[in-house]
Amino acid sequence: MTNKQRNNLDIYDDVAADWWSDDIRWVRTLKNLVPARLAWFSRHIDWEAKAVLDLGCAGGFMAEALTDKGANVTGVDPAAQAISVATKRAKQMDQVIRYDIGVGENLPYPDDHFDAVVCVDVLEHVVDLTKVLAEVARVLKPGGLFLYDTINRNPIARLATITVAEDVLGLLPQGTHDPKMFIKPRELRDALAKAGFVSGPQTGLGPRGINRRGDFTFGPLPFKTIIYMGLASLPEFSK
Ligand SMILES: C[S@@+](CC[C@H](N)C(=O)[O-])C[C@H]1O[C@@H](n2cnc3c(N)ncnc32)[C@H](O)[C@@H]1O
Repeated sequence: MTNKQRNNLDIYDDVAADWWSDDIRWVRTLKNLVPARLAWFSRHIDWEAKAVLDLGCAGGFMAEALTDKGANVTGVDPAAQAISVATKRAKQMDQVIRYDIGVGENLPYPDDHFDAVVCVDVLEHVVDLTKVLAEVARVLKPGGLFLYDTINRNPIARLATITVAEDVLGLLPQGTHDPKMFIKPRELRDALAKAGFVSGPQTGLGPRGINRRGDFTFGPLPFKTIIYMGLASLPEFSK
């Protein structure tokens, strides 16, 4: 599958019906990234009974995993078909997850609503990062936590995620990423500070092994050259 216009978000709707089927390798890759992210995020937050927004949730991989950890999860994504599939899946699995269609730049939630916002593999796709971070700060309660991962911007990240993953190995549909939208860790920390956050640790994330199906499994890495994850918090008395 190719994505003729770079960063065209229709690809998520196009594969929505197969999101949970395990038939599409790049969708399985997103699923395989969940345990490593969740393990690292969970070092910094106890999810039990927390109100958590999964921003850019697509078909709900992270939302479901967060629910299994005891969080009260809401998922939001502009891809309507993906949200429809996520909603059906939650019903099938007897999970209480609220899913909404919406964009990060204009979140359909009141101020001070969530304890945490999780945003994985999304920031490098959004049209207006500054607006998204302002919206995340708005919907978080004072002291709330923002947990993210995204892709670094440099020649090695471009080579790994576009030349190798998209063009050579076909691990991602061609055109999934626009390398200009990748974000350097320092830029993200600066943008978070402008939105009122105090940045916490960041760490690398990448392949650590291969499973029986021949897909990559993932874990934290000591370098942030390609994918990195991190967290930031709002001060307790910020609002
Ligand atoms: C690579 S997928 C990641 C999906 C999911 N977070 C996961 O890891 O399984 C990127 C997602 O970001 C969503 N997205 C893109 N732009 C967005 C925006 N401005 N606001 C919210 N979500 C957005 C897309 O619709 C898509 O579902």
